[in-house]
Amino acid sequence: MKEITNGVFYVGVNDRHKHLFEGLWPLPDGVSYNSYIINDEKVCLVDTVEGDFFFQFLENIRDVIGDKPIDYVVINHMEPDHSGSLALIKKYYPGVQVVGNKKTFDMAAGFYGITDNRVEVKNGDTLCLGKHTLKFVLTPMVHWPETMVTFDTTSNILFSGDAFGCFGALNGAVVDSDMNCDSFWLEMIRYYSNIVGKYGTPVQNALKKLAGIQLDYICSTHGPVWHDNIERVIGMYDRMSRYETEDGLVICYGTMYGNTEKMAETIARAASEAGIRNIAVYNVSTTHHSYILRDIFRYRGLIVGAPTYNAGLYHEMDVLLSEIAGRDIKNRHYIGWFGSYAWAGKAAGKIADWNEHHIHFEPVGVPVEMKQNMNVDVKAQCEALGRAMAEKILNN
Ligand SMILES: Cc1cc2nc3c(=O)[nH]c(=O)nc-3n(C[C@H](O)[C@H](O)[C@H](O)COP(=O)(O)O)c2cc1C
Repeated sequence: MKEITNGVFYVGVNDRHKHLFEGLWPLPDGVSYNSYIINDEKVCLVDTVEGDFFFQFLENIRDVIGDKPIDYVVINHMEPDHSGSLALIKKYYPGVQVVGNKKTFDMAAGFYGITDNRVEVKNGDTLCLGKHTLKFVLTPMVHWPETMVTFDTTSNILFSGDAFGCFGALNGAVVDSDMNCDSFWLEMIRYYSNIVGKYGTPVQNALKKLAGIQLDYICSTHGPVWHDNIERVIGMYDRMSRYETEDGLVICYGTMYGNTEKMAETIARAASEAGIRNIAVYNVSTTHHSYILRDIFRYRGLIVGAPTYNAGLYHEMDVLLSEIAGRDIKNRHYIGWFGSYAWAGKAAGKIADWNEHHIHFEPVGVPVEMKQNMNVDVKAQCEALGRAMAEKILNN
């Protein structure tokens, strides 16, 4: 097993079987469930892995500690992809003490019936393992109420739970210094925007608690261990949790027969000619909304459009708009919209309602409504919308 540093080992597993994380988010490159063991006078496991992978996990643990018992298992986060092996760990290591906070134990009792051998910690409490001393920092709502992080004050390692994690299985190497990390950056944004994205303020609070602490390693529960890129990943989390954006535009549309799509293409061309370099155009029916949300977190401008469908909005666009609304995105974001219809247009008005009541982005340009097919007037209106958005993005 890979030693990260100073008696701290990686004992996590890769999942290249699951198609959808949480039943929602595609995993084209798999995902890792990271767990770590500190092999000190007292042996301490930090987080576990999803239950399906328990026997691989047990082998990884035995590779490091042989027949030694585990004294403690720290549970930073109760989501079952990390706590799912807890009950089995207790069975195989009956003397193990579970370390968590009050809210951890409420969930451990409910999910797994665990009520004994518990060490309850509060914010700032420490636990000495011999050479290593652990300090616990509570980070509620990053992204569940019981979440905490554990800091190894001896080796300057932050066991960060889901924070700083990303999709993508580990391809051999564990620590970023031993791999090409290029494939992980966009996946970190997709992970953050879809799973943690609603909780910008708690993430900011957590970052404040960690400010000033010397970190040599960040060991999260998904993706690489960060060593060379610590500044970069903290900077990414800081910017994402402030909902900071770059110059760029997401145009997404629904279409059945291609007419609404022509509007999207026209808007994109006009925005490009007006100087926007980052433009991502998506058909909501063929690109999973997790990728579209990722780019909405990155780019300042958003233009959405869809056909009228049974006197309402084309369903796939409704899904995307509800996902955007559910992320409570603050800070500068601009929105424009367009709709199509054959006899009585409703789509554009429905998008306007979503924005007014739930999304709250700043409207830009004049919404375009198209009856049946593109004509000279509609083309000019689409171009005007693309240009108006481009000007807004470039001047703000
Ligand atoms: C099942 C279905 C329901 C529709 N419902 C409406 C409607 O309620 N009102 C309307 O004006 N047009 C309705 N339309 C027509 C479409 O909104 C219109 O044809 C539009 O141009 C389709 O855009 P597209 O070519 O991008 O798919 C409906 C079309 C379909 C296939």
